[in-house]
Amino acid sequence: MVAPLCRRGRPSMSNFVIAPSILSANFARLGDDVDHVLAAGADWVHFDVMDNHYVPNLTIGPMVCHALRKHGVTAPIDVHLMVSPVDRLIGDFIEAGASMITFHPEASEHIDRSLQLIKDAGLQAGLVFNPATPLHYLDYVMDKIDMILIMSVNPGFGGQSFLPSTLDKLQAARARIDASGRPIRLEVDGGVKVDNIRAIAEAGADTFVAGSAIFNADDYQTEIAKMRAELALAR
Ligand SMILES: O=C(CO)[C@@H](O)[C@H](O)COP(=O)(O)O
Repeated sequence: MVAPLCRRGRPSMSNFVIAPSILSANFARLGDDVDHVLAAGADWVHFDVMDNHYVPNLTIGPMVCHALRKHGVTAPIDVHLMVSPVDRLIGDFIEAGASMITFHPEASEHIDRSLQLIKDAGLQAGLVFNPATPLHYLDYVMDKIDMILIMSVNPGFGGQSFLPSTLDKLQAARARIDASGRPIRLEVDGGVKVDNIRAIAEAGADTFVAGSAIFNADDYQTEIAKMRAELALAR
């Protein structure tokens, strides 16, 4: 069971979630690397699924998610589908042990149906917005959304720079969440680092995906602690 954001308005320290993207982990020893990052203080595992069709890269699928569960990972696994079509993979990830599934609305044949497939299985569901994708896809599905993921880079690769226009978009998404009155998480993904995480939180994000910043650090624990120290300063 994954805790939702418990109260309306600006997130508080206790609600901040750090979700390392395993796109930047060592795939040759993935289970151990995931254990290591969770022991270092990460909250969730962010699981990037790319199909070389919707995005120009190819990564991992349900078998790897299942293997992480078999390995003993009990933390929430946050599956980000960068695939088209979407629905065929939803059932496989439900079986594989995903905790929440997000997908790109423009990649889904029927957004409402994709969300419902996820919700019917008791998982948390969300939509992902590329830098140039408008938020209006949320208009008629806010009641089915547990998480909004704002991409702060164009999807496909780790190690890109954070796009500054994301801050305005996060504020707009935060306003929609507050207006809905629902406990919806606001996640951000791409170029998140110690030196920008505070500004990103102040724009309204409560859930932070960071790949290269954590997995390329000499010491995961120190890097995550530095991020939390910055988050503690967010107003
Ligand atoms: O989904 C993606 C990229 O498409 C991300 O999850 C990246 O993997 C984040 O990596 P960094 O920008 O933090 O290195």
